[in-house]
Amino acid sequence: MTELSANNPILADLTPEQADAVQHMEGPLLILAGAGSGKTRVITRRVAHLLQQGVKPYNVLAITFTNKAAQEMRQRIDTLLPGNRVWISTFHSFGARIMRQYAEHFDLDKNFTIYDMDDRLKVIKIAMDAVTVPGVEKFTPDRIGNAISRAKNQLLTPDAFYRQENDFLGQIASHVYAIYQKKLKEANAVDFDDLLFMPALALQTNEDFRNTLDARFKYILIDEYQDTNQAQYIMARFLSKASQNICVVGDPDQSIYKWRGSDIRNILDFERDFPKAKVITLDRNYRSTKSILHAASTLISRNKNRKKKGLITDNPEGEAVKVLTFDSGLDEADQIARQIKDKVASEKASYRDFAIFVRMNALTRTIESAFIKNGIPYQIVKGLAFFERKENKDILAYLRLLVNPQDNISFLRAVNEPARGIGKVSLEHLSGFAEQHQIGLLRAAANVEKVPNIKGKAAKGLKEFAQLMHVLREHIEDKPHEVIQLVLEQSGYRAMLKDSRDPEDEERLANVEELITAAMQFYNEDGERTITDFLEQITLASDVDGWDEKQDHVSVMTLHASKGLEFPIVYILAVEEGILPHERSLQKDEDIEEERRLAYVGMTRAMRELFLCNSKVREFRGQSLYAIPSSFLGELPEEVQRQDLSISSQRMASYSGFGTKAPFDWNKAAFTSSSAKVSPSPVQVGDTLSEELRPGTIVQHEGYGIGQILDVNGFGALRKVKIRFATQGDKTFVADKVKLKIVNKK
Ligand SMILES: Nc1ncnc2c1ncn2[C@@H]1O[C@H](COP(=O)(O)OP(=O)(O)OP(=O)(O)O)[C@@H](O)[C@H]1O
Ligand SMILES: [Mg+2]
Repeated sequence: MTELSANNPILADLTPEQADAVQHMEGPLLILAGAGSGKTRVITRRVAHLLQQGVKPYNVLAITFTNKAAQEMRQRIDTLLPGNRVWISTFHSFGARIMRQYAEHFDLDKNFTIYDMDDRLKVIKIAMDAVTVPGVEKFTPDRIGNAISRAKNQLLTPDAFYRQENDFLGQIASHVYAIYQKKLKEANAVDFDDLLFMPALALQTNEDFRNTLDARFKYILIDEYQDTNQAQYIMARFLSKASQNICVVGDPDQSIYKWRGSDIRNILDFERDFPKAKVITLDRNYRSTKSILHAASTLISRNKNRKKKGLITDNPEGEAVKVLTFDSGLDEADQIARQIKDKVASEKASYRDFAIFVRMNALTRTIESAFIKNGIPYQIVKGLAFFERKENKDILAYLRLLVNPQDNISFLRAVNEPARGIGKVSLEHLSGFAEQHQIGLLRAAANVEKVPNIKGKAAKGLKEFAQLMHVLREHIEDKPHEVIQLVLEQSGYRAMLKDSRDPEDEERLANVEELITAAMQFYNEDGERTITDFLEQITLASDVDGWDEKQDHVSVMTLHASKGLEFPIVYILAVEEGILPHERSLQKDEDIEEERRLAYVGMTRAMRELFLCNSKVREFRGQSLYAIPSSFLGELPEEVQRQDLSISSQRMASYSGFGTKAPFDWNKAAFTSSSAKVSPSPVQVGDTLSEELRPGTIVQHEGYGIGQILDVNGFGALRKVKIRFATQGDKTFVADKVKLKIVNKK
């Protein structure tokens, strides 16, 4: 450490490599480093250091993966250098902000609405109804929507998509895409993908626009760069085209969003894109014990398609990583809850030290019940469910329509809540009129007397609604919570809930009142925030943004949401074949590798203790199934302790479903309970040769799905193989005839 760093908090507690990265000023910089090596710390300090060196806050842009991470980084920088307002945001929030600021470049009104996944689906359906190409009915709106989303991520306009795509779905989707964009435009709305797609395309093709942003953003810093998609990549490249001051940090072993379009090549090709790039690697982990780090590193080393890198730690050896096996998911939840309770009772830990990770959200239910039963405070970190409630969505629709009177989707939601006697047919007439005159539905409603075929109650209702919105619009600059208060009052929404005799409406009323509180808190954090900011924050929130780390509770979340975080004690549930790795991934090596990275991300969140759990029977999706331990558990190092906490075979035999059959020999399964038998070859998927059929091998059958070989006997044409399938029980096949794919060799 230099003289300077001793006195400078920005350079304090950094290794020489980290300090080097922090102090690097001009030119491209790539920090390629493993989990917990201080990448995020380096980015944070680097921003502070740039400011300390006299770079104007206005010229710096730092990109994080979640809003939560942005907020945290902002706070850290504020502690180091109080009062600096640097632009720190996710790619999506960044896109939204520049699109509002430079709305003229995007042919949008700056009050545009950001449509969420629900709204998007509604517009897709409208577009599918309007399109005239034959065959559109063969696809679900979801599939068409995904195809359009992929096109946007690759920066393809409807025309370009049409020219490039030659499969049937692509052709159909390209037609829907064109109409979908037109509908969005009419509503002055964009979808999530547009927040990346539009700025990226503008940066790439519009020299003027690029020059404007060039002059503004002189230093770009991006965390979690391994999970950028094509549109984000183009944004990053073109934003730094002139200055070349781009600093990206990431860990290719933690790339877990391929399914959402992320491309690991973006980080691997950085040196090709920026030949003058300085590359710094950080090889010391500051987060985890040696045991945890070794277990995680051993697992990830099974990935073939990766750059090898060593990661060491000076932290103590710590407790051994444990693989815990339970009888059932219920037992798993119960025993974990009790372990947590005991540790807290003996003052070895607080609730906030614990995190539970799952591969999919559906797996949280059982642990939730166990926590409730045991009186353990917890939070399921999953989106902002509060804002997803019907009543809150209704009120938010009013707000959206106030901000953007062209927002037809919000109009349709708000217009009959509370009921104003406006039927479906009247709305169809209104839509026809709006279309014909190229105006929004709200404007059409204001002119309802000119619309043929709408009479009586419906006409009156529409007129009144239009007038209400007109009056409310005068308050649009008011504080967000005051506007909500007015909407509730004047729309009759509050009265509707108050007068109702339905007991659920009482709760709904409490929820909309709580919405006022949420808006007030939001405003109080920064007195300049508007209704638009409030709506945007809600729409762009990711799962982890709703997480309140200040509370003393156990955090429960998906492995995907755990990215970037750290906890003293981590439990990963249901580490079972078909769950982690996910059954969808088993066909392709590259998909299994992504699942292994996901497991790696989860494991490397743990600081002191790590538990990988599996159960013999898993109650999941309405069924009780035999569960097969994940092949990943067989890939862990010897020192990992395996504890079978199930009440062994006698009790197993009495389990319904097991009947009188001999209990499953778990010692023949993917690993034994006493020692870790690493499978001789890494996970492989391929066609079976009959001599590869051995007890313990995990296979996939076309009709029956995933299973594990129990027994092989006989010779030649009489050779038989008995397989226990996760969903279908035991089956016996003639070895020569059955078509199997090997998932994991024994
Ligand atoms: N030089 C250091 N001295 C002490 N602690 C450090 C040092 N560098 C980082 N840390 C601590 O190590 C932990 C991991 O750091 P950080 O989150 O920045 O790592 P990361 O590389 O971003 O991890 P991930 O890959 O999970 O995103 C944090 O608690 C951080 O404060
Ligand atoms: Mg990080």
